[in-house]
Amino acid sequence: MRVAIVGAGALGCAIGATLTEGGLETWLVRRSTEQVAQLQQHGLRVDDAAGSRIVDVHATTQPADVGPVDLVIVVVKSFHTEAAVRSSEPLIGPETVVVSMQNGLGQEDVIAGIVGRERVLAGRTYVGGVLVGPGHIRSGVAGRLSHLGELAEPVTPRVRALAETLTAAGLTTIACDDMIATCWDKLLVNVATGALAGITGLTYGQFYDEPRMVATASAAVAEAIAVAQATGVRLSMTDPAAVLRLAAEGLGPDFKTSMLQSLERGTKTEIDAVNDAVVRAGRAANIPTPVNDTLVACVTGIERAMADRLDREGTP
Ligand SMILES: NC(=O)C1=CN([C@@H]2O[C@H](COP(=O)(O)OP(=O)(O)OC[C@H]3O[C@@H](n4cnc5c(N)ncnc54)[C@H](OP(=O)(O)O)[C@@H]3O)[C@@H](O)[C@H]2O)C=CC1
Ligand SMILES: CC(C)(CO)C(=O)C(=O)O
Repeated sequence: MRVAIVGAGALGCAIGATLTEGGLETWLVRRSTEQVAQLQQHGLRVDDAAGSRIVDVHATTQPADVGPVDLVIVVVKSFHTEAAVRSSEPLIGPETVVVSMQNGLGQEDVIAGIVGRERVLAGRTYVGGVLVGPGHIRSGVAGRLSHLGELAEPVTPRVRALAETLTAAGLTTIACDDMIATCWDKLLVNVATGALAGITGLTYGQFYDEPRMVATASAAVAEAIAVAQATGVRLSMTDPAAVLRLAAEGLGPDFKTSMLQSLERGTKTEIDAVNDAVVRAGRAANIPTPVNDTLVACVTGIERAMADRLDREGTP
């Protein structure tokens, strides 16, 4: 099977290295010529529980160099989805399936609007990746699950076959009947730790060690659970403590959430697709979400301060 990972950042490299080592022809696609040259010349350094090694990956800035693949995995930040999928047109052939493994809600609709609904599957992953430096990641794939399913129907043969292939290659993937519930389950995990860790700058170890963090995270998750339940989503977890346990499972004390990684780099976050998605859905269902509203305000404020600093001083 030929796979293209659109968005070869922290998560894309973690998934890409796994599938490459698992024997699938896997292409890492991103825009930065410097980063791609680094990967082409030196390979991808992967640190994980098994140690540190170089994985000889295929990387390009040019989807046309790759041509049509069997599977496109979209792992750009949510606000880059539309541009990234539009520029991925050369990767799409008659049989290509496109799946988002991004966090947040709404990416599948954006992708379907570009490539057609029939090609799109929903995916979510609990795998973690952290960028250590150019061409260098810390990967948390082992022991973490990914999920795959049709947008609005139970498991089909194509979903089952893809999940089996990815699992055989080392990305343990479950074929799911109800991806709306699965996407909300993952949203709960991001609501728990993403924004709060981003605002405070805390690693996972520090975060879970602070009772006030855990209490605030639980309150944010409880709101999201209430919103999901009011809109008929069949969540697999309805206890915030279970969500916090799942969010921490398999990720070490120095793990940094992707939202924290964005803020540390001085770049925009996915607050709009994560906590603000809960706020919007809450508003529509008449469920108050004051904790999530406050988290959105804080992260938006930090982003505003970074943008103004960039205008004024040239650095975020
Ligand atoms: N990191 C993690 O542990 C996890 C992340 N996620 C989700 O995965 C997604 C990606 O997160 P993460 O990997 O952390 O983010 P990163 O910022 O590390 O990676 C995103 C990559 O997308 C690339 N990109 C942006 N625009 C385009 C484009 N038009 N075409 C191709 N590539 C593009 C960027 O590279 P360039 O600028 O060179 O194009 C960048 O390297 C997010 O939705 C996140 O929420 C989900 C689970 C875990
Ligand atoms: C839950 C977690 C931390 C890893 O899967 C994540 O999704 C993120 O950092 O955005």
